[in-house]
Amino acid sequence: MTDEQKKIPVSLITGFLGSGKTTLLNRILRDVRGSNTAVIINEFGETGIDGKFVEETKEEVIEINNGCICCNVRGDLIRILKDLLVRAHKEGTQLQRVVIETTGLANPAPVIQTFLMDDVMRYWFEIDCVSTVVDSLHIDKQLTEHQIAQEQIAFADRIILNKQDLVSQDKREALILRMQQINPEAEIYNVQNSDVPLDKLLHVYSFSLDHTLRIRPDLLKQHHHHHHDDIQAIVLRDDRPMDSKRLDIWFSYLVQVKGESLFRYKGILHVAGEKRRVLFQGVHMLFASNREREWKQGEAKQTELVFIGKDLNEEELRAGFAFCLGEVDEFQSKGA
Ligand SMILES: Nc1nc2c(ncn2[C@@H]2O[C@H](COP(=O)(O)OP(=O)(O)OP(=O)(O)O)[C@@H](O)[C@H]2O)c(=O)[nH]1
Repeated sequence: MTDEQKKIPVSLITGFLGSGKTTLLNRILRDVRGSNTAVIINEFGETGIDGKFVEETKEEVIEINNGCICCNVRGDLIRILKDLLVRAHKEGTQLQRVVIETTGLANPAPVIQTFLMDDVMRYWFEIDCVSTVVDSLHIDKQLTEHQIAQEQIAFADRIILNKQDLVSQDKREALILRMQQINPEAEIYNVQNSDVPLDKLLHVYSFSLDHTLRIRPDLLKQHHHHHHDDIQAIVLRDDRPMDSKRLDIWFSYLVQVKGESLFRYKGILHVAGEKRRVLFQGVHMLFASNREREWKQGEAKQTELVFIGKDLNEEELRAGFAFCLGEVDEFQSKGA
């Protein structure tokens, strides 16, 4: 690297499950179009569903699945970034930016640590901004039940209080105070659909090591591990078409009866008689589905769903899936 060349800026997007990280990533991708940005998405479950929710882009999108970026896949992150550097060098191009979307259960500290402790990473990359997206409707419950939600806010230099449409003005004001209690230094944005002015997030170089070291004085000394509070991810897949009426019955049961324990669920559906892919996703009891693009020629039509939550009843989820495939006529289990 010559003196004139700047380090490659890294934008870290974090925030609890379903808060609006991918929505923000899509905004950034629309903005940086064609500027040689690499996007790294990390998913909790053994699935590539998140990548399917990212809008089609010419930028490079790399998925790190089946593990949490802050635990066992940190090595993958370093390897991917080194590969990107080598490739850009061979092609005579310059990587302009890296955007990393962590899983909703990741602690940002070890990801930050990766860029500070590995010599090659430190030489080539610089953290530009750590943005934490917050689901204004669910954050109180998340903060009470998950230490990780607290950590994500504490490490931010930008807190994006998203989903303002779902809360009252009083609640908005209370949330700002709550955020300031956890992290008095971050800038806070009240938005809907993660619509933050991007000049507040990109090229701002707001990441402060001093701030981070105040929260985690041992950040540069040791490797951190954390547990995911028994949160599990269950992935279901099948090539056969699903019955749309049965899907309606199953989903309304899941949302109304199981919504509390379902932190996040999403997927692509291959529905009988439907030319298009159907995307569905939800956070607890808020659920949405929409018909997306048509299946491409030669593309394998497949349903793939991921459910992330606590105390999930896998047997019952599998029975519901089998019900929609027409294998069984009942899916509800007694009890939990
Ligand atoms: N009502 C409302 N819904 C929103 C808003 N922003 C995002 N959503 C919806 O919230 C859901 C989750 O958004 P994502 O951007 O996928 O969230 P995420 O943080 O990437 O989720 P995971 O990483 O999968 O946990 C989607 O259905 C979005 O359409 C908002 O401001 N208001």
